[in-house]
Amino acid sequence: MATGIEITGALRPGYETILTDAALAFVAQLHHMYEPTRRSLLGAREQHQAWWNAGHGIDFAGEMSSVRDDPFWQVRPAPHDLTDRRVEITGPCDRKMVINALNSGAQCFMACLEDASAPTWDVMVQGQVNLRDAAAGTISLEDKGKSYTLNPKTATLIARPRGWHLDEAHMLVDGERVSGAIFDFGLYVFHNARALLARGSGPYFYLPKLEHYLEARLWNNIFTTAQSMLDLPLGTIRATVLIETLPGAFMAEEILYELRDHITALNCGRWDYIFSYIKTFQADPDKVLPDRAAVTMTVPFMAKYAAHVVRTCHKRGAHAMGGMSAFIPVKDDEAANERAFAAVRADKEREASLGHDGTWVAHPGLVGIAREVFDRLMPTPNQLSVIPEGHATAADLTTPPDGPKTLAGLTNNINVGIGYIAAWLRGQGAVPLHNLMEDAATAEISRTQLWQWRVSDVVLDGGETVDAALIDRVTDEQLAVWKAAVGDNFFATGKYLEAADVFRTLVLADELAPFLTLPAYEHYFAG
Ligand SMILES: CC(=O)SCCNC(=O)CCNC(=O)[C@H](O)C(C)(C)COP(=O)(O)OP(=O)(O)OC[C@H]1O[C@@H](n2cnc3c(N)ncnc32)[C@H](O)[C@@H]1OP(=O)(O)O
Ligand SMILES: O=CC(=O)O
Repeated sequence: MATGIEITGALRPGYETILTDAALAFVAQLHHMYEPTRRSLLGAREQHQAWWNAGHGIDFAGEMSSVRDDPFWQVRPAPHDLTDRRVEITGPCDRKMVINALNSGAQCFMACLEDASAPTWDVMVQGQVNLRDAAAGTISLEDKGKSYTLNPKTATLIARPRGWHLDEAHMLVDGERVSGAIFDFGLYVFHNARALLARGSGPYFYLPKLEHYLEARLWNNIFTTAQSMLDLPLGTIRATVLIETLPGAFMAEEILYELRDHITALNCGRWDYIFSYIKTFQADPDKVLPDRAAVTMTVPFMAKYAAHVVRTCHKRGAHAMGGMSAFIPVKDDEAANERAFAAVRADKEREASLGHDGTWVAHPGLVGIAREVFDRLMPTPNQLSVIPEGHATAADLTTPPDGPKTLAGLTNNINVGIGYIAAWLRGQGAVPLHNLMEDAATAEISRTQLWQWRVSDVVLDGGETVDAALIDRVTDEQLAVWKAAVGDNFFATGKYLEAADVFRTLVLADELAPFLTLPAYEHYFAG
């Protein structure tokens, strides 16, 4: 191993094929070049939040108006296997799910090392092993008497590395942790770029949680450096950026501009977007959102966001991907399953009609529904020529909707928050809860919403004031609900008490933690 590089995580069989000296040196080089910029951009996030907390509004960046007003620039056209992306399935990098997703019939598979994965060392490195075998086209598995191999035609592979905020605690360079994003990106591109190109595809990425065009510039510089180190032509790496933060929505066009040699699309990451809205307006009692279930894609500020993303993308020749309905197939209840399918179908019809070029599904059982909708409403490979009317204004993107604030909503936030964080602490980053897909982004909505309701002294529709006593009481009740649901034995080993502690601490904290995964990672996974 090169001087200065240290791996503190366990080295299990197969990990040595990913954590090679050359791959680690590649990651370390990116770390040396770009870690100071990452740190400074994370510092800038804190400054921006302090500015909004002081009562200043959020708006489009004045210094970038020339980029937005210049009608001539376009992004580089998409490669052939990212031209028609009508259905994309997402999922964690678990070996079986990677094979199932690639075989699902979707055009693309977003393999998630981020919010659908709990970032334990083993999940992250085993995920790289699985993705390396997927990129090579050789991945297979024997599981519970069933053989899993790839079909002749598979989905295009796109990897989602962690966001800028997370470290990888188990790789140190000169005693300093590397960024989770650089670790995930660096290992994936180093091991797979050539294999993917040889199979007619390429190294493709989904980039999460960007808050500023300078964060996009950082990714662009990393791509340029990686291509030059790997002797790949400019534009080989292709990115889709999730517009899933409120600040990111205000900079969508600048993000496209910064990444114009590498970007092919933006995506509406609705769940993180709601979380980011709450976080941005954490100190504004006039921007308190109603129950999580009432913040749908049809409320005005969400509808405007989706139209803004489609308009911005198509103006610049980029695809505009839709997002994830949280409904998943319901086993053993035909009527509930039909309702879930109808909700997904309606969501996809809204997206296709708005001008999106494709969409996300969370489960192979939903690929057919999404494809039927897009085949019907989008007969061409994409609809880049559809440009929704009207610019979004700052007011369009920030005016909160009316809606109920209920004890049932508060209770659901606590129940789901505990259930999700318990699964995350057990190493699972996406789970079905009450027939909905839950991942880190949806859990973030639950805990930030309660924090904001508490500090804003929200009075619920039934007359209860949201305070620490109410949150404590309902947390205890929901622990009992979980105990009854999973049984004493699993309750004792399944991390429910630890999850309730994480959730309660975050909701009752004086200051809003920027991400629940930061303290939880330090406490449970970093050692
Ligand atoms: C806000 C955001 O960031 S959204 C994007 C991030 N979130 C995600 O990617 C969530 C993706 N979805 C999932 O992880 C899963 O569908 C879950 C956790 C919600 C439900 O998973 P399960 O309980 O295993 O579902 P279920 O039992 O119905 O699975 C049936 C089969 O489909 C497979 N499957 C389910 N979801 C997926 C998926 N997304 N990709 C590939 N295969 C899948 C299962 O592995 C299982 O395979 P098998 O029959 O060979 O054993
Ligand atoms: O990452 C996607 C989201 O909806 O959040």
